[in-house]
Amino acid sequence: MIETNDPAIWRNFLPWPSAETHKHTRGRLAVVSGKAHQTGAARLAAHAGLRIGAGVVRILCPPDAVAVIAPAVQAIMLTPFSSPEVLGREAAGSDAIVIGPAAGLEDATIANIQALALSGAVLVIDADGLSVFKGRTAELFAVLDRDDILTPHEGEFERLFPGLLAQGRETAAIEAARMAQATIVLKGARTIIASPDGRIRRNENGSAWLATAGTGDVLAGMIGGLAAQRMDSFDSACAAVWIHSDAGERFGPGLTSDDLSDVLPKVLASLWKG
Ligand SMILES: NC(=O)C1=CN([C@@H]2O[C@H](COP(=O)(O)OP(=O)(O)OC[C@H]3O[C@@H](n4cnc5c(N)ncnc54)[C@H](OP(=O)(O)O)[C@@H]3O)[C@@H](O)[C@H]2O)[C@@H](O)CC1
Ligand SMILES: Nc1ncnc2c1ncn2[C@@H]1O[C@H](COP(=O)(O)OP(=O)(O)O)[C@@H](O)[C@H]1O
Repeated sequence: MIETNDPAIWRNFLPWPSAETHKHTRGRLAVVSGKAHQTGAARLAAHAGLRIGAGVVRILCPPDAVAVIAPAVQAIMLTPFSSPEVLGREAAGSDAIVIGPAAGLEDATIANIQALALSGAVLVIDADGLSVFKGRTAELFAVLDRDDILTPHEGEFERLFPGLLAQGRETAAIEAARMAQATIVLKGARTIIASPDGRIRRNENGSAWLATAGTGDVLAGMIGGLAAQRMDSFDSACAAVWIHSDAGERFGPGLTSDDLSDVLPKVLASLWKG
């Protein structure tokens, strides 16, 4: 049975720091950047992951992207990688990893995801990280664990699961989660979140102000940031989707994806206090 994605369901599971917490115990998030001219999406995701509470956030990028990203980040760390093997090594120790935003539709993206899957971290796969598996979903499903999270919009969903949306968004999301054996976040005005164990929630606080480039990248970073703090993957996805919508609605007219993370403190404070 589908539930409304109400904060009452997951609010008590939101991760908050305590006196014993330090940045590494709070949670380590890695975000994989695209090429030098495609780094904005990773920066949006990384900033959102930091804002939602991951203690340490690192962008892993192709070597020639370092000079582009370094002047554009402060609290976010930066590590270059030159091959999937190096990426896998550098990502070891991460609690969660976001890959896909502006990653590129080349085989290298598939090799990078395969390398990251060996890390044991929760994978949040979005955008190109999904589209690149069009016609090759068996290769994607082969590397997924049950705590991994896929975040397709309908276009990306159709590329991975052709024809399934004809059954309706809810049935399609449940079936996709069963096939992938991972959490599916089917984005839209009313985002559906489906778990491989059959749980399904519909988000009802959607904000049309979110219909602007890069908001999906922010959402992927938020989900990764909560998962890095060891919140259950399905609850991380549900909480991030609701918080993302609330942030969009609070900002309102004129919202761009760059603004969203700066609204998060207000939304988080409302969930923390009362
Ligand atoms: N700051 C940055 O650097 C940003 C970088 N970004 C990065 O740029 C790259 C390319 O991004 P993109 O937008 O061209 O790819 P994508 O979304 O697959 O659209 C392709 C086609 O899919 C469809 N389609 C799209 N949405 C749909 C929907 N909701 N529901 C249904 N269909 C939908 C639509 O097809 P149409 O309807 O036009 O036939 C559309 O023309 C990618 O790597 C991304 O991560 C972006 O994240 C933005 C911020
Ligand atoms: N009309 C709308 N109403 C509510 N939410 C929307 C609407 N349009 C887009 N969104 C939300 O905005 C985000 C867009 O993500 P996505 O399509 O991946 O964009 P991008 O690839 O540019 O980051 C999703 O979280 C989606 O649910």
